[in-house]
Amino acid sequence: MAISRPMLIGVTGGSGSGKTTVSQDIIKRLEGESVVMIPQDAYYRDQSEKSMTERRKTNYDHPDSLDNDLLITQLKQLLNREAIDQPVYDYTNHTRSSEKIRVEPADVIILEGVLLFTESNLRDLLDIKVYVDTDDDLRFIRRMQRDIVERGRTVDSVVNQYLETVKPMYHQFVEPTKRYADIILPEGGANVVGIGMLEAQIRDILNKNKA
Ligand SMILES: Nc1ncnc2c1ncn2[C@@H]1O[C@H](COP(=O)(O)OP(=O)(O)O)[C@@H](O)[C@H]1O
Ligand SMILES: O=c1ccn([C@@H]2O[C@H](COP(=O)(O)O)[C@@H](O)[C@H]2O)c(=O)[nH]1
Repeated sequence: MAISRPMLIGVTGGSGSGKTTVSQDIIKRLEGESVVMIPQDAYYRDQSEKSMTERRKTNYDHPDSLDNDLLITQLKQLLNREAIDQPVYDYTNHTRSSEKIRVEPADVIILEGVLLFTESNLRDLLDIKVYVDTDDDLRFIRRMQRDIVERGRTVDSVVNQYLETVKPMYHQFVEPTKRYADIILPEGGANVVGIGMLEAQIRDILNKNKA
């Protein structure tokens, strides 16, 4: 039985904090329930008109780099139980791919991304706001390993981007939004107790809405 209104959960925190890992763990724990995950990264602006040199200079940790208007429109469609054609982002080429993913509506929508709580229009849609809080050094190490393996980067490019934009933007735009969180989850995916409490809260809301 579907619940009356889908539940929207926002999982934010710095790059490499474990947002994706936590979100995937929640989805696994909620097996059998109707759940979908939306990455805010999918809504980075299209840059196909720019050269590769220009794209490499973009500040991807500033709120203006994201098309939050499209994200909010599509979230409202999912909340109204309408399917969406979610854009797909290509990290290697720093632009939107020509593909789209059809996302069907679900009872639980997990939205994860670095800049979820900066804009009140987006924040106000979220039923539960989670901030994954992981030390800067761990986040940097994890990002370095992941970006080289999965996002086509070199050690130098990861270090330069981190010092030029990722770190300063984190302290300017991401960390200050911790105060909006309902739940602060230290250590991300390793925090089994915290994730268990979040799972219990989601199940409680689901059960109340099904009754
Ligand atoms: N607790 C952890 N211990 C070790 N590695 C982790 C842990 N949590 C996440 N990772 C790894 O760190 C990288 C970044 O994690 P991810 O969940 O993608 O972070 P985010 O979505 O916040 O950028 C991934 O390669 C992931 O497998
Ligand atoms: O073209 C791009 C687009 C984004 N980024 C970086 O991605 C992270 C956000 O993703 P996480 O999965 O939360 O790490 C953000 O910090 C951007 O710097 C990029 O490098 N290139």
